[in-house]
Amino acid sequence: MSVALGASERLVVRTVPVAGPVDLIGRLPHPSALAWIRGDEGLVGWGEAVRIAVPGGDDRFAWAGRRLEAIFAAAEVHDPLRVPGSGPVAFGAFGFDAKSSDSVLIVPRTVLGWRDGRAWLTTIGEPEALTLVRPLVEPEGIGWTDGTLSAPEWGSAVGAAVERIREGRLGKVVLARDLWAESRQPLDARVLLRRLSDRFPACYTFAVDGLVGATPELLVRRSEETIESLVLAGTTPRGRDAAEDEVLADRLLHSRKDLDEHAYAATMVREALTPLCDSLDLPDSPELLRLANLQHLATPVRGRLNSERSVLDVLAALHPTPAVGGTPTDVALDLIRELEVMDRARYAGPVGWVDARGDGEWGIALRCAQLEGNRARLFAGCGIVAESVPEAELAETQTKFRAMREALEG
Ligand SMILES: C=C(O[C@@H]1C=C(C(=O)O)C=C[C@H]1O)C(=O)O
Repeated sequence: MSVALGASERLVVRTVPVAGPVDLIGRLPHPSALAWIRGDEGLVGWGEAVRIAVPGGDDRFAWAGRRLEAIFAAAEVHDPLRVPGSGPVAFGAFGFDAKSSDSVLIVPRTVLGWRDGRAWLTTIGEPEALTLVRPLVEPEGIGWTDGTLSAPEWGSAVGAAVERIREGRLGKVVLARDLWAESRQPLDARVLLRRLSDRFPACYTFAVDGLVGATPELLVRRSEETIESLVLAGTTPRGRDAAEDEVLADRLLHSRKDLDEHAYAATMVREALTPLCDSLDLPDSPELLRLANLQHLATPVRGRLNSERSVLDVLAALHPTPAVGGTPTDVALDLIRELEVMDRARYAGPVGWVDARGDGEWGIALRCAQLEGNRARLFAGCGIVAESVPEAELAETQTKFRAMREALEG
């Protein structure tokens, strides 16, 4: 852990109401942006008061929660608003794999929030006398190179997964691939955030430590004792017109393959949340979620926690769901390591924010890229079941890559 303000220093945190509406992305002063935005609402942050590098291990969410609780408990907090996201907040991204050393929590020096007609500004320590505003840098001359596996190699991996499933070793596995982009300019998260949030207003557009994307999948939102989630699995493209859209949607809603793929994820979420809740509303059949480029089967979930638990405790119970892992989880995770070959890093891990009351919102890091200077590593994956066809899954990854591709290419 590093405390930028000095290890022994106690955080002094002040939240004040400010005039809204606020253009959250427009207020980010430099490319090292922290953001969690849906429509025009959400939180952005900049500067680092505290950075916690979370070590790998099965108890990493609990470990991170204890560290954060100690820091927040010691802080002097002035927060007259006391709404989710006011007071001190940590943005975070966890590696997909429990052993990953890529997990990080960052408590920004400044947070700007805007939700339900209310705007607020939270600062930690003395206000910076001067915040240097760096001009936006657009990506330029993007070039593309294969990731760990070429498209045909990845198609063969899908074929191998289908065989294992047909042998009865598992029901579902999610296989992903990566792709590299390189710009002539250093990549600026703010430019990508703006493009993604304009194109995908229903998604959660995020930036945490260079991980930038727009995910449709809400892993969990906690507001006091209420938790919500949106389980996604089962995908089809958008049609070229309204009529084709309807045909594709209708096919998806009745596709045995997609309904099975979805049921694995919804069932696991039900099983994981039931012991944590005294009421849980999870419909038996999915509905349709339409995005700019894709349509998904979606199950909205709502529950009431039966005891005091932070949003990080709920993450620990849910991650990895079969929307990004598979069923049974352990068999699927082994197969992912064997067939994908690559390190997923933070792709498909939880990304979001948590406040000092344990409220917060976390999505699954999908439709995203990890920025590294001029380069970006993009990721996309698909649920594979017994009836999956490699060519169709490859086409689905191309469509899923498109969100970040187009954000990079303008
Ligand atoms: C794995 C991804 O998406 C997940 C897989 C889906 C599917 O296979 O139908 C749908 C939504 C997500 O849960 C991804 O976008 O990379």
